[in-house]
Amino acid sequence: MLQVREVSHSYGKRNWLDRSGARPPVLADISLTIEKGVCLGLLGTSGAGKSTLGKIILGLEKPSQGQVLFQGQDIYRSSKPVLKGLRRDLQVVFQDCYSAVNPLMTAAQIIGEPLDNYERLSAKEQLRVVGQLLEQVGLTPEDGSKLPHQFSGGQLQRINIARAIALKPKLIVLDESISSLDMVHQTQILSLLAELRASYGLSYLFITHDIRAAMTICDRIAVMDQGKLVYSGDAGNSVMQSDHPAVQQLVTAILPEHPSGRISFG
Ligand SMILES: Nc1ncnc2c1ncn2[C@@H]1O[C@H](COP(=O)(O)OP(=O)(O)OP(=O)(O)O)[C@@H](O)[C@H]1O
Repeated sequence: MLQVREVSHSYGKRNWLDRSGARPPVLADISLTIEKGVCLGLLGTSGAGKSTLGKIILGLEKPSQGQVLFQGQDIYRSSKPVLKGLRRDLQVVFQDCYSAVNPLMTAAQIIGEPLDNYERLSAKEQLRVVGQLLEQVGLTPEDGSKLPHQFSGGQLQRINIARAIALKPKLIVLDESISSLDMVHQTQILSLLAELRASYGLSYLFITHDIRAAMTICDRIAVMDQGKLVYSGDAGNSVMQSDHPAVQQLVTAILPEHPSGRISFG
């Protein structure tokens, strides 16, 4: 479904006054694949290049080199109508649930935006579809009339998720989507994401620095370090046993100091 082929990237100069010369690459020769229905966890410490790769996959940042194929089409070389179709099937949920929404729009308007752009539903039909989406993410149709500031962070992230699934996409990029939530909301959103994936046959690219969250939801794990892919494999105990320092750093970050409290995944 998604193939990233030998992608390398350097950010350009900030502006014409910037004399810092060529910027160092932030991604170097990254190749990865996400199959239908699979959740791939993309991990790495801060600055590893995860979000840059996410933006490239979403069509928001053209890579300096390499290709991104989504449903067999090169997203940086497709015609506008093809691209519009691909965008429908490729959605995103960002970390900051508040900045991802217009504070003056109701929840129903936020969730209805992609439907306005892609489907011409009658007002009555749209109301029904939005009500269903709200229920699917654990809210009520009545919540549709509320504004973003009337929701908790966890509830607002559910609205962002409802917007992302409104068009029944094939792949959702979840860029640190649970990181700003407390543990209780993180757990709830992870189980919501798992349920939605099962009912829609979705694929996820789950970008995170939290290996524990990734092990909960992902089938496969890829770890980046300084712009390079340094580990790729099934989500299971083998990743915990990898001796690559970047993987070890992620594992150590979740281990309690006392060995008796240590957890195992499998
Ligand atoms: N728009 C930009 N212009 C210039 N450099 C950028 C830009 N965005 C990111 N970078 C740089 O690219 C590198 C990778 O950043 P990126 O945000 O992709 O990493 P990350 O792994 O997602 O980090 P984090 O977990 O902190 O979000 C960093 O050195 C960052 O400073």
